[in-house]
Amino acid sequence: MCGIVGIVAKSNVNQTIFDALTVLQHRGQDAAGMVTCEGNRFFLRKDNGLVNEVFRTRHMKRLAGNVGIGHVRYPTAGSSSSAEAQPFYVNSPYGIALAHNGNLTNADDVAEQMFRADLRHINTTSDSEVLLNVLAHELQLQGKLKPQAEDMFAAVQRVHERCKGGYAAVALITGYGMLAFRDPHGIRPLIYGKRETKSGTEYMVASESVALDISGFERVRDIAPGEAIYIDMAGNVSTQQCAENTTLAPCLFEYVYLARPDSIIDEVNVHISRMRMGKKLADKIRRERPDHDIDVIIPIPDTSRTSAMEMAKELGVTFREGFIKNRYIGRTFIMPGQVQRKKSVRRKLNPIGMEFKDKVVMLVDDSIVRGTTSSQIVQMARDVGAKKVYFASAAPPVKFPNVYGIDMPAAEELIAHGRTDKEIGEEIGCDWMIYQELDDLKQSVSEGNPSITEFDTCVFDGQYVAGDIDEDYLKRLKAARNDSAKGKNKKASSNESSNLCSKID
Ligand SMILES: O=P(O)(O)OC[C@H]1O[C@H](OP(=O)(O)OP(=O)(O)O)[C@H](O)[C@@H]1O
Ligand SMILES: NC(=O)CC[C@H](N)C(=O)O
Ligand SMILES: [Mg+2]
Repeated sequence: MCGIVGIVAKSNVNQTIFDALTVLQHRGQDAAGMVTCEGNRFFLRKDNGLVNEVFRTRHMKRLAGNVGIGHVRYPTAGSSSSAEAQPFYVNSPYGIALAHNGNLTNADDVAEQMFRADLRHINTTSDSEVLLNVLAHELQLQGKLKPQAEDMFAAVQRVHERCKGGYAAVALITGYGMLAFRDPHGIRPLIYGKRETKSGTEYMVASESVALDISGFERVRDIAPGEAIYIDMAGNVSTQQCAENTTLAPCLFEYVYLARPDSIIDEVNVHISRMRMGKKLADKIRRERPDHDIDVIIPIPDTSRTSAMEMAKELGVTFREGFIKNRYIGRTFIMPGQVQRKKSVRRKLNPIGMEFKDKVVMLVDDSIVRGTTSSQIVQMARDVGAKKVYFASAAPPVKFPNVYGIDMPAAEELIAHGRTDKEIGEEIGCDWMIYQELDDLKQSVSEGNPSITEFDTCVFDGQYVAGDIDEDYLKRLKAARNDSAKGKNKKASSNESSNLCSKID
């Protein structure tokens, strides 16, 4: 769940891309990058780090041009080295840079085909470099010196035929324009908007609407599954459906955790969907324990706040902030290694003792994945004197790997895998464990847009919407990306000459 943005404007775009990336930072904290285009020249800056660490004044000054794309990375393939930061670049045809959110599930096979049949070299282990090369190869086959919108769309159609998995991508074609597209199931989000200026209309595509909001772009609409949008350098917009048999099946976990609450994704207001999650969880508590003895409901900041507040309101129980979050520590779930994640929870959250002392507390989190947060939080609540500690999750148990752009590669690393709700409660050490029902979660979202009838629910039920996953794939994914394998990848790739194509350092 990286964050992507692309802008075709009438004046320099570097600052607007920077601003957009800062509000998409919650989608990736590992690396950031930007490519701008002026005339026939690309300017690139990318590296590991947060947005404000990667782009210093000297870089910003050199990122010239009215057109550009940006990326914040949370790795789901390859390594987390700076060589795999995005955007990626190929010089032929035209010069193309691409930023990608999602994960290709057939990247290895496509990379092999690229090498054998298309005679293209993939220099990293990133699936995004594969995606870029497929697009480049298919554009090359169109054989045009001056490609038009229809050539872009024909190439995207081939991308859909060759690539499997989840992907929302934005590409910059030197001297010609910006192309963005979304996979045929619309698993990862992509939206576009426009802004009127004295010099004409400017366009932005982004992972989340919040990126449009903060720079004064008005939301036009989401890019449909399988659809592509092409905006040329002069600002002419064309869109086309480039895939057959498309279905809108957005990732349910975007609404649970990934997205910012102030975003609207596929016409669903994320904040309101989280309020509905809280309400439905309260209904379940009332059904299971009508005479519950909860004294206080306490959220685990940040993401669960919305649903916890609504749950408390619905149950008529006091809501209190009992954990103070250190605002200088990022999201723990998207940190790359378990050791770092574990350490960060304690540094990030500290309890206010009086809110717990001698009380029956119901702690609420949006989701429990590895159980890193919940186990430590329950202990903290006990340490400061809670009489009983209950735990509610606004999402159902996360039991299966994700293959479409969330780094949950190994079922065994998930605390709910192979355990009943009661056993999970015992594992995290709480007195009562209560989970949202999957149907209630789906409804919490689809009530915001009844035309969504399908979701990517793979982490909850092991159903992979793109129909592309078998046991063998999951076995290989686990071997390549479990926690200990990741440490080895990082070491190996830090020996590569990194940032091969960075033109700015
Ligand atoms: O079971 P785990 O493996 O610990 O993962 C789940 C936790 O991680 C996330 O919080 P995170 O700190 O990433 O972000 P937040 O501040 O947005 O809640 C999520 O909100 C849960 O609290
Ligand atoms: N989280 C994502 O969207 C990751 C994009 C891509 N698979 C990468 O690892 O860079
Ligand atoms: Mg959290």
